[in-house]
Parts: sequence; C-alpha cells; structure tokens
Amino acid sequence: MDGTVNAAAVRVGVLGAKGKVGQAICAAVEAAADLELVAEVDRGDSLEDFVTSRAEVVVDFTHPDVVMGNLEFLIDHGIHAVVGTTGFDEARLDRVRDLLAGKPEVGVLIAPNFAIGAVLSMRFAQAAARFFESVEVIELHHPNKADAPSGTAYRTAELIAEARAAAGVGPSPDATSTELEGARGANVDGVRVHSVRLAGLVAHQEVLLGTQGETLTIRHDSIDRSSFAPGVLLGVREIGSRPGLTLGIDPLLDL
Ligand SMILES: NC(=O)C1=CN([C@@H]2O[C@H](COP(=O)(O)OP(=O)(O)OC[C@H]3O[C@@H](n4cnc5c(N)ncnc54)[C@H](OP(=O)(O)O)[C@@H]3O)[C@@H](O)[C@H]2O)C=CC1
Ligand SMILES: O=C(O)C1=N[C@H](C(=O)O)C[C@H](O)C1
Repeated sequence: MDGTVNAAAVRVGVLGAKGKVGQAICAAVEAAADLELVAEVDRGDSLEDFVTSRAEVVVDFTHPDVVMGNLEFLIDHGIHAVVGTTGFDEARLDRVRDLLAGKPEVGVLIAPNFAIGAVLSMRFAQAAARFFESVEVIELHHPNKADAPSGTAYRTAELIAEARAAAGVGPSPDATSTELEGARGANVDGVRVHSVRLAGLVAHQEVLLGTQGETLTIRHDSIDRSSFAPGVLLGVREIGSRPGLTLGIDPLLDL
C-alpha cells in the first residue's frame, strides 16, 4: 500500500494480517511488483474491507475456529482464497466444495504447508513409506500453536498410510502392552504422530522410518516464517486461473 500503481497487479487482501505468518505475507506481497496489498484484516476488523478494497484474492492465516466463516464470506463474494490456516478435515473440505458449487468461478487453495522443503519432505516420506517396517512422525513447533498435531503432520501421516496400504504393508510393529496415556502419540490412520511444543522453535518435522539394520530420517525445518511466503505468492498468482478446490501447492509446482 505504498501508493505505486500497477494496473495489472493482482489485488490481494490478507486475513490474520497482524499474526505471525500474516505479517510475513503482507511484507512479501508489498515487495512483489505484480501484487498489490489492498486490505489487511485482523480480529475486530470487518470482512467487508475486502469488498470495498476490491480484493481479488485473500490470503487466510487466522485460526481453525474462524476460517470456515471467512471462506463462506469470500466465496459468497466471488473472492478467490489462498488458505494456510489449519484444521481442515474431510467434513470441512466437503463444506468448501459445497460452497464452491454455488460459485464455480471461484478458486480456493488450501495447503497444510506452503514451504517448498516441507512439501518435498512429505513427498519423500510418501515415497519411502512402503520400504520400511516402521514409521513414526514427530512434529516440533513454537508453544503458541493452537492445534496438535500440526496440519502438516496429519497430512504426512495420511499420505504415508495411503502408500503403505496401497503396497500391502502391514502396521508398524509395536509390542506396547502398558502405557501412560499419550506416551505413544496420536494415531493417525495407524501412523503414530508426536507433537513437541518448545520455546525457540518455529516449525519442524521428522519422519522416522526403520527396517532391518537401518533407519531413515526425513527432516524439514522452517527456521523463519518467510519460508511460507514464496508458496503463498505462487498460490496468489495462480488461484484466479484454477477455479474450484485445490489441495496443497503440489499441482502448482508440477509435482
Ligand atoms: N499452511 C502453512 O504453510 C502454515 C499454516 N499456519 C497456520 O496458520 C494459522 C495462523 O498461524 P500464526 O500466524 O502462527 O497464528 P497467529 O495467532 O500468530 O496469527 C493469527 C492472526 O489471526 C487473527 N485472528 C483471529 N481470529 C480472527 C478473525 N476472526 N478475523 C481476523 N483475524 C483473526 C489473530 O488475532 P488474535 O491474536 O487477536 O487472536 C492473529 O493476529 C494457524 O492455523 C497455523 O497452523 C502457520 C504457518 C504456516
Ligand atoms: O502453526 C504453525 O506454525 C504451522 N502450522 C502449519 C501446520 O500446522 O502444519 C504449518 C507449519 O507447520 C507451521
């Protein structure tokens, strides 16, 4: 919002603009010559700001409790959405599909992780999953994170489980017969997912795979929230030509 006018620039709004990721996205949009930051909305502001500012695409990094209402508003007003906020299960995705059915020209991109390394690490884990007897996921985040496990870990576990099922690989061996509740983590489609919350961290994940005489660790670290910006900007540039629901940035990267 520096007053420079580029008539061809995509008009971008940010929801959760004062949040940790929202601030990084606002800075990245402002630095991009082909994008114009036209609205910054946070708690207490009105979603109508996106209408009055004629935003074409809105980026949402808010909270799982409010993101569905935001999407309802944006789709209803014909505004494309790029969503990083977590908390999307199948029921929520179906609801978004229903909303889009009434506005077929609108595009919504929902991605559990916009960092290129995280996207690749999920792919690597998916590819490796069928070759190892055992697999567990450990995600490590800053202590202000609202949800556990992370959306990325949840999706990683789903992809691993799908790959193992398709290859006919059985469950990871585990002889545990007594345990303190929670000691073995959450069970996502048969894959154990462990959540660490630690001051000083940003967003990190390890996929541990093990089989006879060897282990493989696939680790990704977002050491700064700017890691999410290139993927988000790619989504902002592309979503106008991708009506309907797009899940993950993989198709935008030709993965
Ligand atoms: N897909 C991805 O690549 C990534 C996804 N995320 C996800 O993004 C989300 C946000 O993360 P993060 O930035 O760390 O969280 P923050 O809490 O730092 O930021 C969220 C912001 O949204 C604001 N907010 C809350 N409710 C509303 C509302 N109804 N309308 C407008 N603004 C609102 C918050 O205000 P207040 O502080 O007053 O509550 C806050 O400023 C999380 O779900 C997180 O998991 C995070 C990183 C990467
Ligand atoms: O809350 C965060 O910080 C992050 N949330 C996303 C998730 O839940 O996977 C993406 C990344 O891990 C950072």
